[in-house]
Amino acid sequence: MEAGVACKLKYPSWIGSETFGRKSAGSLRFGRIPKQDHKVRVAVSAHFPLQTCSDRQRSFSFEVPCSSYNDFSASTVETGSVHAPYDESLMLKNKSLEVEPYLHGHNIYLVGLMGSGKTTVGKILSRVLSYSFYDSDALIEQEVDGMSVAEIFKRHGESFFRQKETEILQRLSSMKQLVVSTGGGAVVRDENWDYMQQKGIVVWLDVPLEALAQRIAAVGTHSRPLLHYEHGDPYTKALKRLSYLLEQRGKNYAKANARVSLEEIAGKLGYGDVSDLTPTEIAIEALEQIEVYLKEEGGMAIAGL
Ligand SMILES: Nc1ncnc2c1ncn2[C@@H]1O[C@H](COP(=O)(O)OP(=O)(O)O)[C@@H](O)[C@H]1O
Ligand SMILES: O=C(O)C1=C[C@@H](OP(=O)(O)O)[C@@H](O)[C@H](O)C1
Repeated sequence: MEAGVACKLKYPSWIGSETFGRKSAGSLRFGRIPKQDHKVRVAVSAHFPLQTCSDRQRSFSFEVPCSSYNDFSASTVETGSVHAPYDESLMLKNKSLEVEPYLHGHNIYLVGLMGSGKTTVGKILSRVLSYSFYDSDALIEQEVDGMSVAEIFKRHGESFFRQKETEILQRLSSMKQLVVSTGGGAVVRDENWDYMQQKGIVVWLDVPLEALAQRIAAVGTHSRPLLHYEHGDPYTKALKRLSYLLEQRGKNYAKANARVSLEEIAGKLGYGDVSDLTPTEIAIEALEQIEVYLKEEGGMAIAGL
């Protein structure tokens, strides 16, 4: 007796319709293995090239629910797990090669609250793009005789620090091919935006407050003077102050040309927690968002067209 078999492949949401729809990214092959014991087996093989599939999935599993008709009752289907070869450094390199020609040497400025990873992710981006890396806080420290940011705040006050920050951004804006990690408060002054966007792209690292507070608590609050006003353990201090700062600065961060949301990346990759994301995965997403910006509104301006 012949049985017709209807199979539906369920794949995780991160593959998305792009992979299976418009872009011809991967292939699925269905094969019917001759029936044994009144069962029809369907073999499914999947092949997704690394660059076009989810890009950076460590592994994925798929389910193949099959239903049969005629005389057969619905059969079970195996759920398998495919461990795809995964090399995040290669993904990063490939993405940087794609984006680099559209950048025309423009600087990349990373903005975001304290601890959002501007320095960590910035160094990765600068290495892969062969751009120079600058940390604006470190440049201010150098300029003020090696005094730490915390000491500068204590001895000279915040407005002195902000003025130095603006001067540094002004100087960097005349250079090319830089990745700059800005201080968390750099977005507040309008003139800083003028310098950053003069020949640059501003990228906001949007990290949930709880994750930020965890990161800061792990290293302590001593180097971040704005957290010294709060009371409690380092996590509580950081969470309270960062919530306040986000309320004050949220609109400024949102002016960035590209936003990298850790919650969105984690969702795309099927991770339960943003702390599972590696800095390289975040850097890849930053390049993706820069690419979207450059291919849409920003590209023409940057190319000088
Ligand atoms: N993706 C990440 N996952 C976990 N910890 C991170 C991540 N990115 C940065 N960190 C850690 O968080 C802290 C702050 O990172 P940093 O890059 O200095 O942030 P920022 O320059 O925005 O203040 C550092 O201790 C760093 O190691
Ligand atoms: O948010 C802020 O106003 C600040 C953030 C700090 O930089 P990071 O974001 O690198 O910690 C540093 O510039 C200074 O402590 C003030």
